[in-house]
Amino acid sequence: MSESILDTIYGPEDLNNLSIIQLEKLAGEIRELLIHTIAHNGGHLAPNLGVVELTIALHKVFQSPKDKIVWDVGHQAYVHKILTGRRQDFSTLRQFGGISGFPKRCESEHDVFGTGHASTSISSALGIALARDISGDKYNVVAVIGDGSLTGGQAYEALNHAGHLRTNLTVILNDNEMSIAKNVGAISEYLARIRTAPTYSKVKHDIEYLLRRIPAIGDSVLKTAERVKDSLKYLLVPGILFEELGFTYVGPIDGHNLNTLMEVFYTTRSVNEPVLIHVITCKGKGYSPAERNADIFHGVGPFCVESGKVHKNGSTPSYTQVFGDTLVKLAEKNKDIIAITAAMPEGTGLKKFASLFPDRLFDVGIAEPHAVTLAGGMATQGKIPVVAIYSTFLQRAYDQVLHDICLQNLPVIFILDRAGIVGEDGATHHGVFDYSYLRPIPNLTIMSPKDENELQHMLFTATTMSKPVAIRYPRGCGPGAELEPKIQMIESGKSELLRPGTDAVFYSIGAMVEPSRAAAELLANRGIHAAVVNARFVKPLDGEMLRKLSHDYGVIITVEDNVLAGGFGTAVLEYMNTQKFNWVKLLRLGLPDEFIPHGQRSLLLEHNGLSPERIAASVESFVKHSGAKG
Ligand SMILES: Cc1ncc(C[n+]2csc(CCOP(=O)(O)OP(=O)(O)O)c2C)c(N)n1
Ligand SMILES: CC(=O)[C@@H](O)[C@H](O)COP(=O)(O)O
Ligand SMILES: [Mg+2]
Repeated sequence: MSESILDTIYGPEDLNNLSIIQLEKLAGEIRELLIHTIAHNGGHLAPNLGVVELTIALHKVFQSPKDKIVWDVGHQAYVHKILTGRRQDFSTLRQFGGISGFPKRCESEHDVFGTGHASTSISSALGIALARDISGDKYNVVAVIGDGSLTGGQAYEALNHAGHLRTNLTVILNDNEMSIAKNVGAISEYLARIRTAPTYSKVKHDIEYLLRRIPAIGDSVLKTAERVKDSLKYLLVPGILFEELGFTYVGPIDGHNLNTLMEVFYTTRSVNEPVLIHVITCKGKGYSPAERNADIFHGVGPFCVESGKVHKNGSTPSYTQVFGDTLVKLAEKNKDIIAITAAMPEGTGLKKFASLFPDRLFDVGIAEPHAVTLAGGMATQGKIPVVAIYSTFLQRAYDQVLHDICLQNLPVIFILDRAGIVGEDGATHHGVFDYSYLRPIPNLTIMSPKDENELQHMLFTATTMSKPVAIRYPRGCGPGAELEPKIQMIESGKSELLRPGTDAVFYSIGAMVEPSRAAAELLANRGIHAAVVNARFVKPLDGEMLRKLSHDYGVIITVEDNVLAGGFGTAVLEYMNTQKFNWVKLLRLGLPDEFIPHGQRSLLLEHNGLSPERIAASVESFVKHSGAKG
């Protein structure tokens, strides 16, 4: 059997002597590695299968790390990692201690900018290019951005700025017609029109063919013909939007044709002006289940390679599913309920809502700031907008939440899915800051359910409050609570006692209530009897309950899957201070002041002291050392 070419690749320089035939063989081997590794580890299979040739051509023509390549979002950078010295570690993809699923500067000199949130690549690439120019250095800078990420506003801020400057910057638009789902918006429709235009190389070929047939009667005709070609090119150039923004548009070109890709990259890399190369690719290329279902295989869990079947993890409905089902029930009765997503209808559980209420679901593309202010506009007209955005991605719309919604006290409901520790997506995706970034905002109520059943009650309550409300819950399943058939109101700002005790009390929030309850069971076996209270609200705090707990127990433990800085425990600390309850011994358990890496969620929780065993150990030590018990 011929030796694997992939086994000879330790860095991009190992591509230099490979022929087109060998590069094409290499592409096949990389696809095999992607499919089998992601079938085991999970990950972003379809996006990476779509950029195999593009990435090979990039590293064949541009000399990374001297030349800089920035990947937008970076979920499609696995091939880049395989070609830049991480082939041997690729089996550790997204595993604790293994390589990240996104570019990370600390992981490799080839990862010039850390990404994970969309639409930032042109900004950072331009920054690198301008720094280069200021230093008088010479190297190429390339940003690779997808059609979905091009629906994000920051991309236009950067295009606008770059187009104004005459500097060497290459933007590669990786257009596979897909975000996570089918792409939305006018930009996507524009790109669709371009995709059907004759490819640049065909038009160029046709014009040159015509020019060659004109009898050679002196330069004047050829010069005229060249001018015609240029003006014709201008007219035919489908990328007029980008040309008007100051970019030289090249494309559309076949993103799976290595020859074309390398020819265009060699031609454009020495141009000292911003160039946008429009590359057409197929998301999931080379693995038919992913080609057929690029949305399912966008970010996929472990699956069977032969059948393409994704391994299911149980029948317990996830928090996301309970949210989606509950919202449908509420929307059936309340016509004012509107749902808004930022390109994540599937991930936020809104597919069913979209199918039943197509006129009341708005997918704005990867445009979280716009999503929030759009909701504000709707709310001024009596609608009840429910904006479902992952906790980490809502960070992008902070001013909109504060200034456009809460300052005006508009009745918008924020659903922060993927809150807390998310898992294998790692530091760019953990939703561990939202208690801290939302708590300072006046007028905002912040709730977090202890289980799926309480989520449905909280969602219903939020639709009746006529004010800004945020509800946050983690990725995946909760404790698996029975869903009560009758959805009830929850009294605003009120917590609930779940378990009596004598020596201490847990005052815990959201997904940390169940682990606290389990920790209380462990402590009981060690002679420490801890009560458990489900706080329910981060804001407003339940002052009446806290006064009672302070007098009845004196030892309070808060537990949250949020950073301690400015989080839920800090809210309780501030309360104790304001009330001058100086006798209270308060232990705050939560996440440290550092970025949590990627890994299995349960492992990361344990690693950060938030598993029942670790919680129990911390409380046992605290109770003993604080003299609260024997
Ligand atoms: C600010 C932000 N919002 C949402 C996401 C979630 N997300 C990750 S990839 C993606 C779709 C990107 O589409 P595209 O740029 O076309 O890349 P493709 O997967 O098609 O290669 C989305 C919405 C994100 N990473 N960042
Ligand atoms: C790359 C990206 O940001 C999304 O694909 C994200 O990884 C989706 O996360 P979930 O798998 O939790 O929906
Ligand atoms: Mg895409």
